[in-house]
Amino acid sequence: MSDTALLPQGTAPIKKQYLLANTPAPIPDDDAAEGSTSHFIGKAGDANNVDDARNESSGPRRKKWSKEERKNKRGANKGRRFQKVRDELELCWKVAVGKPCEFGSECRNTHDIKAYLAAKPKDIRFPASDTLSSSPPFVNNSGQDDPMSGDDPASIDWSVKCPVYETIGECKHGLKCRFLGGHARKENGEIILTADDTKKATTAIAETEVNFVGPDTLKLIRSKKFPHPKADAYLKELEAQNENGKGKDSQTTTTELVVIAEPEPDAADHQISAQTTVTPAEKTEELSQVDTPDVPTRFTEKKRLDWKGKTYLAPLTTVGNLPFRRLCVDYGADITCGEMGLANSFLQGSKEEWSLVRRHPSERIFGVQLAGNKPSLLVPAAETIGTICEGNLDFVDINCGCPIDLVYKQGSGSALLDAANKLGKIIVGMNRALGDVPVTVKLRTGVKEGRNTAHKLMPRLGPEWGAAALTLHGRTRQQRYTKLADWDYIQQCVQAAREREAEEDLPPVPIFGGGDVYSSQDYWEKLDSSGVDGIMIGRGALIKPWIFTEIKEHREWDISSRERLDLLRKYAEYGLNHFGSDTPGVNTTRRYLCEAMSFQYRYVPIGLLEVLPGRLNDRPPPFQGRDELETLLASPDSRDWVKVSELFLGPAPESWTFTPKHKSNAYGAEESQG
Ligand SMILES: Cc1cc2nc3c(=O)[nH]c(=O)nc-3n(C[C@H](O)[C@H](O)[C@H](O)COP(=O)(O)O)c2cc1C
Repeated sequence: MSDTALLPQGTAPIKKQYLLANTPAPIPDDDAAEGSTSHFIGKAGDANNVDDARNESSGPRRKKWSKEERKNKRGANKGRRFQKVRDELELCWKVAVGKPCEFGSECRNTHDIKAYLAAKPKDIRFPASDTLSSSPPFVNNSGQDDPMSGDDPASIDWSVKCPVYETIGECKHGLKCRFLGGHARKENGEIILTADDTKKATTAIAETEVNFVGPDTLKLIRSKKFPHPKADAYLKELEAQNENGKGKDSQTTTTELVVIAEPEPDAADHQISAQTTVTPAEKTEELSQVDTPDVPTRFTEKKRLDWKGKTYLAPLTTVGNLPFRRLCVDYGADITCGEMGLANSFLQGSKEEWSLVRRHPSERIFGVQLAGNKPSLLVPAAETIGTICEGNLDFVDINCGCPIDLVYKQGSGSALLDAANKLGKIIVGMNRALGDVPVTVKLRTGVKEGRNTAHKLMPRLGPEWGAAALTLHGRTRQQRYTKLADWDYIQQCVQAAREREAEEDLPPVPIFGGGDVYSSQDYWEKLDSSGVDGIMIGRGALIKPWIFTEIKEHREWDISSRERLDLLRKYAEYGLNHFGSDTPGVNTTRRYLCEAMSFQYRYVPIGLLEVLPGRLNDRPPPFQGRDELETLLASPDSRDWVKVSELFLGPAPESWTFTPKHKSNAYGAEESQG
């Protein structure tokens, strides 16, 4: 009998030679990197509470937690605060890029370049892939010593390369860039910024993020002046129908009115608006809150989603940010979806919410996910997103799975599973508002444990309301991550949806399942046995972003520690390109890199396992890796994650703190997620 056979069930079967027998597991110290004044930012009930991370740029706001709020934060680390790290001396950004500043001497930031560069910390060396190694110090930077070191100003290292400049041929942070030596030269005592025009021209399309929402647009949205005529017309239609006395008992079945792929004349909307008197906003609100009867469905010409055989990276709040999605695309993810955004916050013009629609051009099939509790929020939010992101949006997903109390109690997320008629109106309205952009739905199996309901809801979503794709996470809201996803039930739901489509002679919509998939073998077995068109991958991708390669190549990849370090290097590079290469950008990148490592350290290298494939929920006993780097990358200590970040991003400033989103020692502490 092997040693591991004696270990309790659910223990990862690590080969004897790697086990640190009788050595207690290191106690994860998630507070190590946290400053003494950590407090949660954001108001209770505030939409942005869902992801405090997005408030990074806001000032600290202290608040007392009610008992209920404390419960809601269970499993997550309380007291997370991420303040923007700034330069000691702030240089005016216009001066930083060589432009005149209209405020002149009145500008609140310095224009004294010499003083700024004298106070600035030394440039950071971003390591090239071929300088990484699996033994300490893990990056070999020798031979790159700055020939002019000691030169004036001492902060510039002329031998560094700026990861942003190297990608796009220019760096918009100019003198503020922490890799300044990569795009500057000294001429007659002056620092001159350089640009690579050829690179700029060749990378313009492949590297420029899209769906950037500027301050003028946000202002329009905030002042309620951004038009959403289709949503307005639809909401009036709902209201008129309600006034016509159709109550809950006189529901209109919509099936006979379904016309798939028949273009809806725009005139119809105008007609409706002309005929109906203006509705007071309050009234619409009131109407849309009740689970009112169905309205006739008229589908616009929609793009059909051909997702069969494609890999799908799940939407992941905070950790599923744009640099992470890019990384997963590199490893083979075909479909990506932004982090859950709240319809309400979109309509309030929240900068943080609108940052969630950003897309990198490498994301081939990209969607935005919305959460909300009524048509009067979700439909105008969808139309606004559709208008702003026109041409750069492949689908909009409705979140019907988020379990957190703050969302659920407002009737959003998984609460919509129990409000079928309202959900129907939301889907129909969003479909109209979005024109040819398809609407998809992500759901859980039900709300209460032991009371699955998705098999009743799923057959209605496509045929009755026009959902273009469905993803089913095989757990109830109550179940969360404590038990395995129910793949037998996923199969039942697929069958129920397919039967309805067959009865009505409708083409099948893509159905994706999700839950616990962690290896290529598991992926293909579950795909075959459940009948889904594909599987959405969440934690599997967070712990091992290369899972998409494994799936596509039908193999389990014993990835080396050096390759994993290179993956983190790539993530840092993408982070700097997205968040910026100035001091705040570097430290935001560092923060998200640590956030990513708070999942990636959980990977147990498969070369260390006695039995393959590895399983997501298996807990490893303390082990050592095959080399020092492998051991380091398995460390649950957040101070080690910061150390790894320093290989790419230089020393973390003293003022910089980090507390992971989830308690790192709490496997299955993802309860507070969707
Ligand atoms: C950290 C984290 C963040 C998540 N954020 C979201 C989200 O924003 N929207 C959503 O629909 N689901 C979210 N989920 C749920 C996942 O999309 C997925 O459905 C779930 O993790 C089950 O898949 P898995 O077992 O492969 O992880 C999140 C899950 C985790 C662990």
